[in-house]
Amino acid sequence: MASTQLKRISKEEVGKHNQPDDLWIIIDAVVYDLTKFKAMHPGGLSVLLDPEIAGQDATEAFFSLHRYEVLERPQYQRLRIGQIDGEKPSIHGRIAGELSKVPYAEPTWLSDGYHSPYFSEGHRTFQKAVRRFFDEVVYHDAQDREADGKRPSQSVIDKMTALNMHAMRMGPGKHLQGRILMDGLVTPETFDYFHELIITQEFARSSLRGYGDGLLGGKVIGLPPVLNFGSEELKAKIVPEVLDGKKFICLAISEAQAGSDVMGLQTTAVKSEDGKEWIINGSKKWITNGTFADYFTVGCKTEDGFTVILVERGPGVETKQIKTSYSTTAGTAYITFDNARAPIGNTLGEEGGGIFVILSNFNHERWVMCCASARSQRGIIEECLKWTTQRKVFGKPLHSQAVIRSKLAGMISRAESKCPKLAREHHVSDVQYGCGQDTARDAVQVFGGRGITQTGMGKFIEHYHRTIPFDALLGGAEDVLADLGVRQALRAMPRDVRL
Ligand code: HEM
Repeated sequence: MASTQLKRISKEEVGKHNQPDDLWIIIDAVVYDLTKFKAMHPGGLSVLLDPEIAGQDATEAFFSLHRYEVLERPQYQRLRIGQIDGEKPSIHGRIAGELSKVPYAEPTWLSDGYHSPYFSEGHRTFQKAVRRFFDEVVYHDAQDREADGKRPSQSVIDKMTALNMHAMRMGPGKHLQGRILMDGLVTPETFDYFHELIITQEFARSSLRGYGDGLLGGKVIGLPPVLNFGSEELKAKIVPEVLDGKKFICLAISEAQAGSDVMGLQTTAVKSEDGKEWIINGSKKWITNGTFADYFTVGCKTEDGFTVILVERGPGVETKQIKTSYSTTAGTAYITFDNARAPIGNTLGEEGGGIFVILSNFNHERWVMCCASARSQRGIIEECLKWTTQRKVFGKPLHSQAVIRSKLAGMISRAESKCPKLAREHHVSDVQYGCGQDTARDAVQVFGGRGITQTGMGKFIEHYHRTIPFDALLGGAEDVLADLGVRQALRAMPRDVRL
């Protein structure tokens, strides 16, 4: 906190202002005049008039009840009237662009004393720039939009476009050609999956679940079928406007009666009499970004089986908001197609070959989800380590309790055992999500009532706990995929082995 301009005041002087009509306190060497504020204090008046608080150094009491960000709010900065003579503020919250010094808060490759052969100096420079961008541009919009439920601000989308972030979020590939990435920090030819991992993980760290999906999560899963299976003509029209944040696309597969069993979809597409258009009828449910999408990558039942078709918003396409357990920022939609039309040229892949399009698309989606899931767990560990250090129980930090340390150990071991493997092998493991759910449950226990409260100290824990089940559903339910893994392993069992 910048404090050089503040008047110097002695502790003795502060001590004289300890009455309701003249109330000062000290937090981290800064003197606050709470005389007028006390009646508006969300925590009430009496706590401020306590003889150990009024006119005293209330630093420890303050940080066991408030996040640092409370002090950063402009309305509370105005309460500062001075600084203790001979002392300096030493406590800080999140510093934009900086790595956290809290153990396990950062991926191993970014932690002091570790070296990874997989990340180069170029990746480190890139990470620094991406973090600064997310801290400065995305973090506050994420908080505000989660609160008001509106779409991510177009100004954030435009700033991401300027760095070609939307294009980079699609991973390496031809779509990057001719684009200047992150102000030239990496070339389209050298951009690799570790760069993409960095973006996904910084995104997960700075953002919130609904907002993260709202900030063009639909494009991350809806555009690959166009990139990989669309005609050159279709790509030339769609890809630039989507990657430049001017038009929005979503993936419309799941239906009220079909989820992981994609072959059970009931939306139909039949050809018009002249054979030039698809006519689409049916509905889709839980479609991320659907409420504001201009394009829909739609899974349809066709004469030959299952076909994926790009549909543009127009007559016969209606979208409405679904209320989910995260914010409406994600634009999660129920979509109806009522004789909606799309040119035959909008077919993605072969007619009847839709399952191949969808299955190949899942790979990138699950890779992104794993990167994000692993990173979010570290964010929760950081919250828990900070909380258990600053929260005092029975006169000692919360982490002096062995049961609490045991929960921390579980969270840390889950994050540590999965992340390096993920980064090393691009290993797509649905176990990630199970780990996240265990960590969410432990974190709530550590935070107590605050872990289920949407504001204040535990707000990120509450949010994580409320939204983590999504990770086990998206991209195919984790139970279905885990079972697939076991069945594949069983198929590979040698016939001649015995115990
Ligand atoms: C500059 C001084 C202070 C400011 C600006 C301030 C502001 C706030 C705010 C904004 C909240 C709502 C917390 C949230 O939901 O995010 C709050 C809650 C609270 N504050 Fe303060 N506060 C100050 C000092 C103090 C002090 C010195 C105490 C003394 C112990 C205190 C005790 C509390 C309590 C008990 C709550 C309720 C916490 C809860 O619901 O968990 N506050 N305060």
